[in-house]
Formats: sequence, structure tokens, C-alpha cells
Amino acid sequence: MHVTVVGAGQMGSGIAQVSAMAGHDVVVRDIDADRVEAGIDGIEDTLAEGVERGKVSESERDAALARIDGIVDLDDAVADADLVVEAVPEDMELKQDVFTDIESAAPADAVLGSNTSSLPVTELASALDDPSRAIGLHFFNPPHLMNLVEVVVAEQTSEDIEAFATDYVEDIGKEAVVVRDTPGFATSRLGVALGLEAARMVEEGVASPGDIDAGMREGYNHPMGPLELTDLVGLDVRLDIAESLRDELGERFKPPQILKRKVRAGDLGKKTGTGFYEYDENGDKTGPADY
Ligand SMILES: NC(=O)c1ccc[n+]([C@@H]2O[C@H](COP(=O)([O-])OP(=O)(O)OC[C@H]3O[C@@H](n4cnc5c(N)ncnc54)[C@H](O)[C@@H]3O)[C@@H](O)[C@H]2O)c1
Repeated sequence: MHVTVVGAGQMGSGIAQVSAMAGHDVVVRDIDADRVEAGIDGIEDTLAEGVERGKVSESERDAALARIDGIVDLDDAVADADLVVEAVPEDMELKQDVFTDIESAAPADAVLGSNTSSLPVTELASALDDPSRAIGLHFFNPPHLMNLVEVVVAEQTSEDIEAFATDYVEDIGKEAVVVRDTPGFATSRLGVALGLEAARMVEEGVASPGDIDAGMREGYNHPMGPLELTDLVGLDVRLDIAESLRDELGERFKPPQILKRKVRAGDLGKKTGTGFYEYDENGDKTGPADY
């Protein structure tokens, strides 16, 4: 199958890599040659690490790289595509423009996937002449390590396209969960709910962040506690999602004061060195932060 990925950033290059590793012919497209090259360089680096760690053989790496082509011209990039996945920045207007440009250049039966993590796929699809060919393919970061892809079914998505998308996800060795297009899909909605409640518990003095996280790790077998995860994702990112889920789904997603206060203070988690925990310059946790 021919897969074109539009947007060769963090996610797009990863989606290109996992598609090529599964044997598909892949084209990577971005707005200029430097960005296309940077995306392909990133794939080379990740595959080199895979070889070093013994996860990928040299011949698998070489075969995957040989299947990836970088093309800047959109018409050429999508000319043979069976599936186009857009992974451009999270902006509805931009994504709708990109989707309509792809629709007019790609074969009429090409499936149009979006890697949006939060925008309504139904609204994105509504820009198309044939919205039934659109579907959300929500990969997780980094795509080569994360097993899950949420297949987000828009109001207009046809059953054939849904079946095509789940087959593609399984074919690249990942687990598909099929989700109706609703705010936060399945994963963000549940993940954010847990993170917000954990933050409220810190605020109410129920337990320390360390004990709340240990409770979920040791008692529920979560690989990471909800506050550690909030620090990793970024408190600002979590606050934005909580506010948009509150608008859509109601007061149960009301962000706690502690989250707002920390974001206002610039304590955004691991990336700034302070969130619910403190981190050293290597990003290693050094202890709890003030709260
Ligand atoms: N980063 C994450 O953890 C993550 C996880 C899941 C989903 N997502 C979603 O994936 C999408 C991309 O995120 P990212 O983190 O890879 O962003 P990124 O900024 O790393 O990459 C975006 C790329 O799109 C390119 N681009 C912009 N306009 C373009 C156009 N018109 N045509 C082609 N390329 C264009 C940019 O040059 C850039 O290389 C977003 O919708 C985001 O919400 C991100």
C-alpha cells in the first residue's frame, strides 16, 4: 500500500517510520525540503537506536529507509496514495486547508486520516467534498514505541473507511480502539479525569503526590502515577485540555486551583523543572515540589 504522511514533525515522521517498517511504500511531505529532510533524519536516528538496542536488524532498517521518499510538492506526494495521514499542527483552519488540498490532489478513493489529538474530526471532515473518506488516526508519542492508535469515527465516516483504518492499524502491528468522535476521544477524557482528581486530592490534603502516584502504580498496576504523568505531559497542556473538556462535557472537568496556580507560576512540569515534583537538569526527579 502507498501511504503519504503530510507533516514531517515529531508525529508525522514516526507514523512514516512505522508504516515503512510494516512494508508500505511511504512518502513524507512537509512545507519545505529542509523540514522533509529533518523528518527523514529523525527516522534514521530512531532506527539507528533500534539497531543499537537489538530491536531492529540492519536489513530491516535498510529496507524501511529504502521505502521512504521525501517529496515537497503536494500533488506528487499524494499522486499514488491509498492512505494519506495528516500530522500538521493542531489548528482546525490549517488542518481543513491541508485536508481540502489533499482531497483535490489525491486519487478519489484515497482514505484521508488525521492524527489530531483533540479536534473534532467531524468538523475537519466537513471541509471535504466527500467527508465519508475522512477518519481520525490518533497515534501516541512516540509512534514507534506506543502500541495504541485511536480510530476516531466521524459522523460522516463510512463503514468501509472505518474497516480500512482498523486493518491498517493492525497491519502496522498496533492495537486499534474504535472511538466515536467526541471531546477528548476515549484516552484524553479518561486520562485527564484521573489527573484532575489526583490534583484535587493534593489540594485537599488527602495524601502527598508521591503517595497518590504510588497508590496507582502499586495498587492498580499503572506504569506511572497520574501526577507524574501530568508533569510529563505538561501542566499547561493538561489545563488546556481540561478547559476545553469542561466547555463540552461540564463541570466534572473543572480544573482545580492548584493546576491553574502552578501554570500561572510557570511550573509546567518536567519541561520547566517543577510541577508536582522537582527535576534536575537531566530530567530526573529529585523530590516533591511545594504545593
Ligand atoms: N506531539 C504529541 O505528543 C502528539 C501526540 C498525538 C497527536 N499529536 C498531534 O499530531 C499533530 C502533529 O503534532 P507534532 O507534535 O508532530 O507537531 P510538529 O510541530 O512536530 O510537526 C508538525 C509538522 O507539520 C508541518 N506543517 C505545517 N504546515 C504544513 C503543511 N501545510 N503541509 C505540510 N506540513 C506542514 C510543520 O512544518 C511540522 O514539521 C497535531 O495534530 C498534534 O495534536 C501530537
